[in-house]
Amino acid sequence: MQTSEFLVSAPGKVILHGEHSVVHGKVALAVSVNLRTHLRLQATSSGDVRINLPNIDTFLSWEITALQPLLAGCKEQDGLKEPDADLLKRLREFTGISDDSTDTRSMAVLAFLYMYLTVFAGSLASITVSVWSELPTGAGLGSSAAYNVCLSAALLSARGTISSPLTPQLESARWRKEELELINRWAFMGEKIIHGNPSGVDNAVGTWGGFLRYHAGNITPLSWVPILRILLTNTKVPRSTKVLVSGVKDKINKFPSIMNPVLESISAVSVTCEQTLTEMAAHGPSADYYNILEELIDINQHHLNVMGVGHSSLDTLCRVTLARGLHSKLTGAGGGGCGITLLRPETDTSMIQSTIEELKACGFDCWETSIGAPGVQQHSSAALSQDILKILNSY
Ligand SMILES: Nc1ncnc2c1ncn2[C@@H]1O[C@H](COP(=O)(O)OP(=O)(O)OP(=O)(O)O)[C@@H](O)[C@H]1O
Ligand SMILES: C[C@@](O)(CCO)CC(=O)[O-]
Ligand SMILES: [Mg+2]
Repeated sequence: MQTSEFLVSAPGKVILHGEHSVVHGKVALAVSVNLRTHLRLQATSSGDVRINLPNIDTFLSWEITALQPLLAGCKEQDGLKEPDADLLKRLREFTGISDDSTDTRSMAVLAFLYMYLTVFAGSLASITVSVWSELPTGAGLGSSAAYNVCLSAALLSARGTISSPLTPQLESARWRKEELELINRWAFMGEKIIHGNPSGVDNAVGTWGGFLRYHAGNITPLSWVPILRILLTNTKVPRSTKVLVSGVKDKINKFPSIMNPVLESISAVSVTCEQTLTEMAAHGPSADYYNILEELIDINQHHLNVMGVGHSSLDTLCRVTLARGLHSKLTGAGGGGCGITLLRPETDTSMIQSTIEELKACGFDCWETSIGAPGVQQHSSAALSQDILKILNSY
């Protein structure tokens, strides 16, 4: 390893429209948010691999000599299509993590060990990885994808598979397009381990940043969209994306003739939203356009309830905001977690403040977010705040 320390970060995301239906090949619109996951990788000489995950109170280490035998008989990664089932099985046995586990710590450890072993397969290196995130864990803002994108970028750079784009003159830097594609593909592997059946939209936003249209693996950046103001509410109701995604699949299998038209309709909502945003960018963001965006939010929220991924806490969010003329929907996998509320340009500050207060009184966290943050980056320590450095350096 040429460099002894790597600092990287990746953003979380909100899905405007298309969660769940995107898993079944439909269109989704998603945008990065200004909350990031930060990772520090250090080369060490301890002969151990160590992971520190303070958000989930997990601090573990393994001797390299104990990990090495897990790689016996491993094939070359088959074009990074599917995780190696044999290696995963051995890893589950080694860590004592069962097949049906959705436990936060188990999933984070499994994704880390899998990515570490496959990236460093030829020569396992002694490293310490510390991750700390500003994103709520498991709340619909793409915390798993930001985690996987950071792991992928740092491990691939440390291994020398991709470059280390930071030069002494820069505080932050991004990789070349082909390298970002590789980061995204490895992060998708991590998502497969955590989610079971991810669409790839979340890791695409974590890698590329900005506003994206995602359709069956095709990523189209939308650079011309108008600036939208969004209120984010975390209901703090815990949920697992893996469980919710598999519940939707069961429903589609049980009632295909009922559920497939719902998926089609959600796709049409995404397409209509994209058209509306294009027209807003060209003609100015008039009230008529906002009325359309609000109706699309309401339609999609009803569809998501039909798919079984609503929650009474999200109903409360919709009711409280609608009483003030504001429209909300869940974002991400639903079942609790976060919702978004569209703010109109004329929505006045005191009304936003009173909405936030009322949502907080319901036990929720609520704040106005800024969207369109950059994708994965490598940083010098000068680029990071003292608070973040203190956390990452304390292990
Ligand atoms: N900061 C973190 N440290 C360690 N593990 C994390 C961290 N953030 C996320 N994870 C892993 O990701 C899992 C959460 O992923 P999950 O997909 O269920 O939620 P999400 O990504 O926040 O929401 P969504 O997928 O709906 O956007 C956690 O259980 C944990 O394994
Ligand atoms: C629910 C889902 O559509 C979005 C989770 O943020 C799952 C996925 O796309 O992988
Ligand atoms: Mg996730």
